[in-house]
Amino acid sequence: MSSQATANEHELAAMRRALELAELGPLTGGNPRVGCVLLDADGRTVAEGWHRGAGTPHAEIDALAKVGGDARGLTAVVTLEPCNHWGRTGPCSIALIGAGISRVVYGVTDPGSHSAGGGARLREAGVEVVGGVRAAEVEELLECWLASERRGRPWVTVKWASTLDGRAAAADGTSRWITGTAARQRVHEERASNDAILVGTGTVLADDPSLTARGDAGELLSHQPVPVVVGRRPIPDDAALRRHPGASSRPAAAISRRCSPT
Ligand SMILES: Nc1nc(O)c(N)c(N[C@@H]2O[C@H](COP(=O)(O)O)[C@@H](O)[C@H]2O)n1
Repeated sequence: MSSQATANEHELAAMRRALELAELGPLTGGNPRVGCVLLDADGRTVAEGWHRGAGTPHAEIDALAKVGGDARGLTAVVTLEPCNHWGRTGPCSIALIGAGISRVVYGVTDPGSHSAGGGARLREAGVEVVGGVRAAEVEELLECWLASERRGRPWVTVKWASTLDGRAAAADGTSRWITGTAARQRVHEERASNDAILVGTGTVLADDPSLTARGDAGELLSHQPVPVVVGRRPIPDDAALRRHPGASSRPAAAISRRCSPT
């Protein structure tokens, strides 16, 4: 892989912009947030694109669409190595080759076992490829997705509330709010930026949590994590969890088999 030194000043600036575009994408849904900028031979931006989530066109395809698929002689600057597989959409490597892109500058190598190899395919087709550009910034942006892909498991955030001496409730089991409004709001932002939220049956029975992501005024936020309950004890019919919007749309994933809703 070539180093950052081989990207020119226009490409470095375009990668900065591609990072901004990537940030427009959703944090949830399993796909990475990716941005792409197409440059002409003078380093001027011709088109921009970004990925809007699983099942929608990748950033490169979004940018190519804006030049009508004719990108002869252009450089594609993209935060993630162009994919090389058929997933929910087609391989970006082939689309870039077909559109006539002459150079690809990317940030981080795609770690996916099926999707990797776009850089090599582009080189084989005679496209100049430079990888590793602003890689540290892309690594930071995609920390959760990259870790998940590399480790083969979901990114997990552990959250709990306790007093400084490690207590979660009074000795007799009664509990009061330990955290303030700022911390609680942060929790809801976290819920809204994750695909799933997991608790045990003990928590469901003791606290009757709703597990929804809510705003300051208690309103439901636009993205709701799928609630997952681990355990063998049945979930009461009137549990707040049963009214969770994520549970009603995807009940099989929401509640464990023995506790499935009736
Ligand atoms: N290079 C690139 N640009 C994008 O905009 C992307 N979303 C990706 N994603 C890679 O492709 C996989 C998803 O493929 P489908 O959306 O199912 O076709 C994802 O796991 C990444 O490896 N890459």
